[in-house]
Amino acid sequence: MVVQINGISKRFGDHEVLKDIHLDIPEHTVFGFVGANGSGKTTLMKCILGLLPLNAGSITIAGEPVTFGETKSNQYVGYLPDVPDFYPFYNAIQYLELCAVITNIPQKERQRRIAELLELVGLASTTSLISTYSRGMKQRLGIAQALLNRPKLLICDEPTSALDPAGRAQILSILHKVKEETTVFFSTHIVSDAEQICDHVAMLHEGTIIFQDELVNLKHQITGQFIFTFTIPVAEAHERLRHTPFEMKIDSKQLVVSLPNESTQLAFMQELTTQKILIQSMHPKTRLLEQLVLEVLG
Ligand SMILES: Nc1ncnc2c1ncn2[C@@H]1O[C@H](COP(=O)(O)OP(=O)(O)OP(=O)(O)O)[C@@H](O)[C@H]1O
Repeated sequence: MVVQINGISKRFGDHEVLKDIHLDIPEHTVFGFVGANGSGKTTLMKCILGLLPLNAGSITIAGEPVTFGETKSNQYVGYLPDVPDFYPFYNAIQYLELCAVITNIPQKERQRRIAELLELVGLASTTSLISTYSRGMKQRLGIAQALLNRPKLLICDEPTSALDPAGRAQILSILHKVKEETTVFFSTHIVSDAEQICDHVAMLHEGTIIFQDELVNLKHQITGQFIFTFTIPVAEAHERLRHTPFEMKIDSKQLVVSLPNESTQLAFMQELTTQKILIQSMHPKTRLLEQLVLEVLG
């Protein structure tokens, strides 16, 4: 595990923002930390960075304990704040060179590392000043900056929330790519963003983690719902099966059929054979993470 969070609590006065949080973040994964605005996501990230003292519990990063203040564990961490701030009168290369000097990246490595990072974030051919950048470009430069030192953990605070759909898609694709070289922990209130790229997801609600698991496990099967496409148009198949007892409906050119147990599944297959309807594809319907969140929150 790159990050181990063991029972941490954080209060501001009487307000307990984080309550007995446990999280393990495995290496080379994208871990999505989902929660509504004000649920405590930034507070947890600040705790991981040693920027806030804890009221209880402990955190380690790559085995190194996080302490409040100048924590040694930050040598393993790259951080992208929600609104990254740059010197606007530099271009990307000049800015990253400055960062590379400050973070003691050996001179012979600097040029190559900067070039590969600018390539990764899609800014290799941009020579304009940072002051002219869009929000999405600034986020991408922020990711490059955070990765300069080859951190074991990249923390991104709401990296997509201020962006348009194209900008969001670019950031998500970059975060997905960089898990080859690091581990990504990112917060978001946009559940579908987490769903697109995460291996693991945790949801924070009123200071408590209400679920956390691998995304594949969170996408439970909806009992007995199967989605079919056929070699004939779906409306024709639906018409030919109309007299049968099966509960079904057309949804986006597919037939969704309720087959809650093995005997109904077999009976439906037999009916298709009798009707000489050939299956093109068939798969169980899964529920989206968004539905799970709504169910959990009631
Ligand atoms: N330094 C502070 N002093 C007092 N209260 C604070 C402090 N920092 C955060 N809080 C409170 O803690 C709660 C969680 O805030 P936090 O910024 O962690 O939430 P968030 O999930 O990151 O929200 P957002 O998505 O809006 O950034 C809020 O009620 C906030 O007002």
